[in-house]
Amino acid sequence: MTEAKPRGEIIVRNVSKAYGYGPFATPVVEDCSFTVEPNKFTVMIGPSGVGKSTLIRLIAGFEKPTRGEIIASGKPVTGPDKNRLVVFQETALFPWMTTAKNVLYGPQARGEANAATKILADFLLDKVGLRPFRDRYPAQLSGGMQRRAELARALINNPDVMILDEPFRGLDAMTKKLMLEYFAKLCEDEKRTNFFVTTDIDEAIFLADRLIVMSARPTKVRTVIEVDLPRPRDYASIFRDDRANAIKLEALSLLHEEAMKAFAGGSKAAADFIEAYRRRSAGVS
Ligand SMILES: Nc1ncnc2c1ncn2[C@@H]1O[C@H](COP(=O)(O)OP(=O)(O)OP(=O)(O)O)[C@@H](O)[C@H]1O
Repeated sequence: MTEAKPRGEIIVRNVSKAYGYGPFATPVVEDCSFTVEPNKFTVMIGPSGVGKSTLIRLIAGFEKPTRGEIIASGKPVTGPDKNRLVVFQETALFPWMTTAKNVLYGPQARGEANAATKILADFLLDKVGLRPFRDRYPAQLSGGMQRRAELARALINNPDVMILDEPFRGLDAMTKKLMLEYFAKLCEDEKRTNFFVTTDIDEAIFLADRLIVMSARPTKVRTVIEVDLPRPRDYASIFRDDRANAIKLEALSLLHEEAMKAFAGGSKAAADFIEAYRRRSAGVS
């Protein structure tokens, strides 16, 4: 009897990644282990520049770890796969293709486009509110519309896991709030495994079932917090809840420590500044 594969589960086991060789090697990820549980929304949060996008590239199979292994849906990751799709912070829509053609790109490139995928593309365009814009080009769409088109372009491939690297970074505050509410609703309907990376704590808590807080570079897991808040969630009122505030406080205090370490980055002057700052905040003269 064959064992059922845990569709969408990702196991990152003792993974390290360094760039460069020998004495010039820069460790970015070090002995990092965590699990992305199937059908849950996992958010990774950490200070800027610690190595979150590096971990995404490793999980997506664009790069190989220096040490350790990554298992996705029961199989070792050896390269990119349509079951692990990444939506990046920068738009990756092809500017010369219409919205509908962009959405159909995956099936088309694999030679799988047919009448059924065209119907699915229109269904997804409807779902992300872009049906009236199906024949427009990316430059004719707003930033929020472009992100929705990218979501549809990923979803048409029905991936086991959606990997999202700060997909709403750079959007204005109002569009970001609307996108977050829209995306949360989409995910509640879909029940898929999502792995989402951000530096924004409010966004993280609003979306997450589990929050993975990362350390300074070379990064590893600092802690995992279960975000056991009821759904559906309301972005405007989520922090009226005591539990949401307790999670935010816990995560922020760890992130603050890690950001300070990342900021010091080996510099004696920066480390002295941080120590003085810490003593002043703690009321030590
Ligand atoms: N191909 C590469 N070669 C050398 N160094 C790299 C390479 N890719 C990333 N780095 C370095 O690894 C570190 C981590 O980068 P990474 O983009 O993974 O961080 P991040 O946490 O995603 O940052 P941000 O939140 O700002 O996007 C950075 O110092 C970066 O300069």
